[in-house]
Amino acid sequence: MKKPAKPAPKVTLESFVSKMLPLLELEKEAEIAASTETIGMTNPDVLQQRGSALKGLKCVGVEAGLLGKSLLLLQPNSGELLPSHKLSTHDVVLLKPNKGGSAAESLGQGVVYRIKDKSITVAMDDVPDEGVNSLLRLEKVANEVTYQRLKSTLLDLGKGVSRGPATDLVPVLFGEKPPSFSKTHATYEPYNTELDESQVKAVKMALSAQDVMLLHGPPGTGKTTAVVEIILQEVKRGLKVLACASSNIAVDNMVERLACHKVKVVRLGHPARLLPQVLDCALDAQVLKTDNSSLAKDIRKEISVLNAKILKAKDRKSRDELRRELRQLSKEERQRQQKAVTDVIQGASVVLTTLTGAMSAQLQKVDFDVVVLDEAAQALETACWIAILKGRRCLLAGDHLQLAPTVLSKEAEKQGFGTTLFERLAGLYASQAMTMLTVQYRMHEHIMDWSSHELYGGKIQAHELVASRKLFELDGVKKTPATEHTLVLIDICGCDMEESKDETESSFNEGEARIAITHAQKLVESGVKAIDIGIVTPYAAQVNVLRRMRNEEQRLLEVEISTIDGFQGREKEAMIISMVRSNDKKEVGFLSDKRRMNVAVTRAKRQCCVICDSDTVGKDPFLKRLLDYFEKHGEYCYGLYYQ
Ligand SMILES: Nc1ncnc2c1ncn2[C@@H]1O[C@H](COP(=O)(O)OP(=O)(O)OP(=O)(O)O)[C@@H](O)[C@H]1O
Repeated sequence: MKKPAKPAPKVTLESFVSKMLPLLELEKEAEIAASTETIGMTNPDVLQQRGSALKGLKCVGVEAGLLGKSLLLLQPNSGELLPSHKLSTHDVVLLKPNKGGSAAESLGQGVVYRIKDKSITVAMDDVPDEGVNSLLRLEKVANEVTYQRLKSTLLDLGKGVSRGPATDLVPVLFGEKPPSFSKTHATYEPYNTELDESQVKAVKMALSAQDVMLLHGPPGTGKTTAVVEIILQEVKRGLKVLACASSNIAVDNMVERLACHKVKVVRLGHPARLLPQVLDCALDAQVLKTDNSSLAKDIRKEISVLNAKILKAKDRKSRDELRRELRQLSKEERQRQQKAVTDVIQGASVVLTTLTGAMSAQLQKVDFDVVVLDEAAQALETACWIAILKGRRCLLAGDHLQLAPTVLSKEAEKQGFGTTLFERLAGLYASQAMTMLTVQYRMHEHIMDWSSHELYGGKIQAHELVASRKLFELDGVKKTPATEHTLVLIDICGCDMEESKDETESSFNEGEARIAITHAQKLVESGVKAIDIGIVTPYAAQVNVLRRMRNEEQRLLEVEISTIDGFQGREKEAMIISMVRSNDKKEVGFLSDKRRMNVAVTRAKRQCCVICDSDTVGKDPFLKRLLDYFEKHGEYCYGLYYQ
């Protein structure tokens, strides 16, 4: 078996903190440079070209938002598609009048709630009093709070952790003390009786871990399923759990699966960022139901009455008197609110939030028995510490053989800012504290086998329910040349379809994009639903080309198109991968990153179609093996005749 990770160089707590503090600054600068906070230096047109602003929008509707928020639906005034941009859901944005330079005063701040081709929805606390009826623009802002939180976590860690719940855990995580497991083998009565052997082993190991345990979950192996069982078992033992992930969607995924059990779950976070189905578990929703919260509401009514009285009061003495009363009431209102929040959090068995959310004031004085980090191999190590310092034990679940977190600063990346705690610990403790899930529930075995042998030492097996599922066995799908094969390789070598570069130096390949769209059309004609098809590519410019072509075809509008990085964690019945690179120099760029191709191929459940120039791509030994595998086990088609 290949080594699961490169042996990590010895990292001490001191060396980690002193190395990461300056790298954090570099990353923050890179994010600010990429956003609009270089106010006065960058005009809105340049920002739009860079993808961090959207101009010429009109507000076409306001929906009553979640938990008191307002959702503003914005569309291009032109009625056309949104121009290509780099905004994504959960980004913090400023709403500004369309006219005026970068320094134009904002109408308010919001969070991107939903993005479609022709509209963007922003959640705000209130609809701005003025200006929303004129033309508007949105500007992305760097999330300063995140950096402040990361920095203060590093400083806390640097001060030493002689007190606090994680005192005994920290030395283990820096390799000063080995991880330990209780001798008595954990026995437990499962909530989920369907767990496979490797999942059961992982649950037992987690329950007997005294400090840290790593759960290695290759694609589709039911990592979150095992994590949820572990959380439920810990709660049954009377322990309090903090469960985090770096993305909101992964946190909500855990909330959803826990909510159907009788456990007290509370989800922290901005309501605009939560899935509607988990809103009942949201802190705000639960606080509103408490007695203290209704008392606070009554007090707010009294405050309004007092404010009105102050305005009408004739003499200074009575005004002062009323103000004193007002101060007293405001204090009481605050205390009641805080008490309501504290009560909900104290009463919960499982608190769930994103990693940065774990640093919120609401959790400042709360300790946990266990901290569970899902998607841990996609989180910055610094971010993991935010949560870890709050608990006595930790469980990290992830897969360091899929993509690591994105680091914007090239220099910070080079110096190791993106190395994850999961990867570092896998290097330290693979044989002592890590277990791998080995049954996968997503892919046909031909799709899985390449990944299993190339990255996981051939240890993964496809569950019998999925091992031989074909695309044409789906309801309503006919067996045609397009649907009959599990693996398809469409080769554009010699087809005169060279790659090009856009103004941001991102690569695209119109010829490949046309073939990808043609294959999607053939699938739809054979009865595959557009929503069951995904197209991924490593390059943002190719995403734009593909989306433009897709939008010309009504039947394909629901085909999802994304970068590979943006599709991690997702799955589709049929996936099409456009590799783009086709050049005389045989350059493959970041295609050669094994982890990226691993993610791309393993999104597919029943069919994986790769489109590439075998002459360029095949120069890389790793990619050559991938092409050989597809040729041997799948259908080879020549691009020129693929129409
Ligand atoms: N023991 C099991 N028996 C049957 N189905 C299972 C089992 N474990 C997981 N699954 C199914 O496999 C799918 C993937 O599970 P889950 O979401 O837990 O995986 P994951 O490893 O977290 O996914 P990802 O690869 O996206 O990280 C789900 O549909 C889940 O219901």
